[in-house]
Amino acid sequence: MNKKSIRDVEVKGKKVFVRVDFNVPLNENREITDDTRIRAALPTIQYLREQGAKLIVASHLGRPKGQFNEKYSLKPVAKRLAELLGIEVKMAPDVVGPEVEKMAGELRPGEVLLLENVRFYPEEEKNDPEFARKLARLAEIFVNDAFGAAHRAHASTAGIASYLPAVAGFLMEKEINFLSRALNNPERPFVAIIGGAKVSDKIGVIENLLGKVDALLIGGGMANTFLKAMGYETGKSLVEEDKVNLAGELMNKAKEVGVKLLLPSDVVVAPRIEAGVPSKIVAVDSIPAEEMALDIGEKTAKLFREEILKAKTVVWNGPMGVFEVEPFDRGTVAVAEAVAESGALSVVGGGDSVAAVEKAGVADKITHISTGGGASLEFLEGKKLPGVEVLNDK
Ligand SMILES: Nc1ncnc2c1ncn2[C@@H]1O[C@H](COP(=O)(O)OP(=O)(O)OP(=O)(O)O)[C@@H](O)[C@H]1O
Ligand SMILES: O=C(O)[C@H](O)COP(=O)(O)O
Ligand SMILES: [Mg+2]
Repeated sequence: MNKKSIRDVEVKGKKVFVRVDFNVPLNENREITDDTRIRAALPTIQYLREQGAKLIVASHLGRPKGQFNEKYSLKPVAKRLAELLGIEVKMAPDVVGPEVEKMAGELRPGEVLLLENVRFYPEEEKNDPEFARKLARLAEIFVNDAFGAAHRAHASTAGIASYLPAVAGFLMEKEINFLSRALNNPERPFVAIIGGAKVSDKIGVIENLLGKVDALLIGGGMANTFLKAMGYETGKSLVEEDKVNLAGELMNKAKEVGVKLLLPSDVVVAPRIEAGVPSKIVAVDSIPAEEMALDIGEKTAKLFREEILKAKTVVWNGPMGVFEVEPFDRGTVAVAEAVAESGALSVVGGGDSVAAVEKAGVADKITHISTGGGASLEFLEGKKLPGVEVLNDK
């Protein structure tokens, strides 16, 4: 990477603003169900502490839509970070403002202050320059270690770099180095698996992926929009209505360029997302009007498995179903097991996807667990990531 890293700057005694991606999955009791993203940032945090920096750590969590909301507070993350570091982590009550500036000013070398969720302010996602300046006022150096959010041009991932020396953290470096090596010249067959819930965010990625992969397997919430485009009834399933046409075009394009596009032939349906709720497997032409498709069915899982076992390179983002709630985890677990057994070079990325491979117990069989979901997909597409572009060149 031709960008400066934390090794290239003197941080001793300085206040350092470290943007991380601590957007971890939480359960309904706001307990962290997978702390991969927190652990992944520890090398940067520990290095900066050892070098005598004062750390102001910032992240988003979920999508609170620019409002304070306790449900999206980073407090549970502060607690886990403190446990992992074995030190006290001070929790700021806010993101910017006099009180936070005071807390930052009182930090001693090696101490860590975690700011509240940067997305409690609408200015964050708007990349508002005034807000970025307020963030910058807290520190003397900006370190971006939030690879998972590097595809976002927000105030704390990009804007702030206009006001401070800006360098990459170790995780950012490691992700970029690995993904460029693995995906520049992939061994074939190259199979991508896309699922999850961020349909409008990620459906556009598919177009570019069609130029890179040999086969594309689509499951999870993403699949429903395609099923709708094929003319099937999707009941109460998660469907992105204004992307249905695009889904149709993508299917045509896949045919034109000769990429195998596999969609579910059967799905698991249930009336609501609730553990133990009665569910059944139906063919995709028989989704009941009052129910939701919440997982790929057994036949689909088997078909996907066969395709995955042929692959030499696999990239996966987005679970095949609502894997957090049983029994809707089966399709995701089956795919995770197939990826693990394939022996292919495998990259699994995304907050929930990584939680899913951990849950399936196959994480140690994945070549690279990436902290980025959307970010790794955009990187794979060849797009420039704003959170990397803004960093100072070497
Ligand atoms: N059929 C479905 N209907 C509704 N939600 C689904 C369905 N399939 C999967 N999901 C949900 O998708 C969510 C994960 O999708 P998401 O796109 O956030 O993946 P990710 O791996 O976390 O990537 P990123 O890091 O980009 O967020 C999970 O919470 C899961 O319950
Ligand atoms: O989970 C992710 O992919 C990152 O944390 C980015 O979150 P976002 O899609 O809400 O910007
Ligand atoms: Mg997610």
